Amino acid sequence: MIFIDDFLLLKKEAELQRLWKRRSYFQDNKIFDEVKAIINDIKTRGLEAIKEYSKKFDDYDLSSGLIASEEEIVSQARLVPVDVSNALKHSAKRIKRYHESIKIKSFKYETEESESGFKWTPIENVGIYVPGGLAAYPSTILMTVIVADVAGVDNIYVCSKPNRGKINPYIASAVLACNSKKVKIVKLSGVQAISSMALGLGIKKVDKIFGPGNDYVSLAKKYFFGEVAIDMIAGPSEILIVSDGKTNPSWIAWDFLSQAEHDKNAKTGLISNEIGFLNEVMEKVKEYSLKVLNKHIVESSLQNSFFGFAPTLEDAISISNILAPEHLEIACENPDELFDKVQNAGTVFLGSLTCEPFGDYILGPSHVLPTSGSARYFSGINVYDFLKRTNFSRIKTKDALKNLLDASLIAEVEGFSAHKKAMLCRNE
Ligand SMILES: NC(=O)c1ccc[n+]([C@@H]2O[C@H](COP(=O)([O-])OP(=O)(O)OC[C@H]3O[C@@H](n4cnc5c(N)ncnc54)[C@H](O)[C@@H]3O)[C@@H](O)[C@H]2O)c1
Ligand SMILES: N[C@H](CO)Cc1c[nH]c[nH+]1
Ligand SMILES: [Zn+2]
Repeated sequence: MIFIDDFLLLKKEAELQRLWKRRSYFQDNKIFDEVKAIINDIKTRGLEAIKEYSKKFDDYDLSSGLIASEEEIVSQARLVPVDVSNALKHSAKRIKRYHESIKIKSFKYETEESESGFKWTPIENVGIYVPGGLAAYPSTILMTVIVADVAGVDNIYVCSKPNRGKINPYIASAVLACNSKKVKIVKLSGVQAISSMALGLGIKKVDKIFGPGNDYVSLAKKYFFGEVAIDMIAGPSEILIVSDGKTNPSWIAWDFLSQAEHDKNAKTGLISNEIGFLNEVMEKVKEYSLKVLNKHIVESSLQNSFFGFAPTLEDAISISNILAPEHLEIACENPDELFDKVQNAGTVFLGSLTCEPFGDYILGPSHVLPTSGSARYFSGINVYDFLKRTNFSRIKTKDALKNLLDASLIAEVEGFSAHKKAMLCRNE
């Protein structure tokens, strides 16, 4: 944990990226080479290679099939305590209502000569990666499958790591809570899972791959981008908290640790205009870090954490805009004015009551969010990401068409005589 009371230092982008030990996914690194080697082998040897990698990394030899049967889903879900399955249903209901309330509007624009616009249609086949390495993520099932289902996707393949050949009971229960007829659970994890979805090995080839994952998963998605679409790079979790020092320091310490416990590469930071508060939270984080279940993860990830002083809360937000964190908590008495100044963040939690974990599970918007600074250009997933726009146009009359014929001059300078003729012949 690093304490920074030198504001000028905190303002330096390079210093911030170094503090969070963020790497560019686009530089050639060792893991990407490993990922490419696995993918090349899968491209050459197909399902046989997938089977071998699945055995090697996830101890599953595909003997009970690649896709979980209805019976398996139901029987595994029965192992889940009723209060947990009810909690999953409660979250599912809220997530569904939120996404159903997003209005998807087609668009039409008219001029004297023509009308044009676009309509939205669902992507037909999507693949969703649900992490299963360090933790099982039933909440990620809710935060992706429900959104795809509301958008009207035809086939939703969900890749999830099996345990001794069986799907995780909580994953099964979450799938049932989504109440979607379109889902199939594929018992694959890591690079094998992404390759199977992108190449159509053992399942239909998907059009777009969604979901978070570790570096292997994110780099495999990056590899296939272009052959299929991807949602974003959603890697190790991040939280930046901006506080005016008026929230209970214990609350903030737990929020801080909530993301630190995800992964040893998780990134955490607190910026405040109150030095005393920064110190108090830091002490609490140290104390509580010994109490969390995943102590060994937190111990590593806290090395990527910082406590920084900014003279004003506006300064704190400008630093947040440089970092573009996955999650930003504005734990302040008046968060709205500061929120107006937020430019780059995956999602923002406003006010002291609204801690990040409520967003992970139950508030409504998806928790699949851009990390590693990619919130500068990516957004968290929602129904729009499962749809695509198709443009349309119509020329109203032959008379109207006459006003558009100067376009043939552009075709001429581009050297396209057929383009020119196609337009002109309609006026003959
Ligand atoms: N940004 C978001 O929206 C969001 C949401 C949820 C989780 N997360 C993040 O997702 C990540 C999940 O990571 P995870 O590791 O728990 O699960 P994961 O499912 O992403 O990765 C586990 C798989 O990686 C593969 N793998 C592991 N080591 C390998 C190696 N040496 N070579 C080849 N393949 C290997 C294995 O197949 C393994 O099953 C965490 O960092 C968490 O913070 C992010
Ligand atoms: N905070 C994670 C995204 O970074 C999402 C999650 C799921 N379960 C718990 N947390
Ligand atoms: Zn979380």
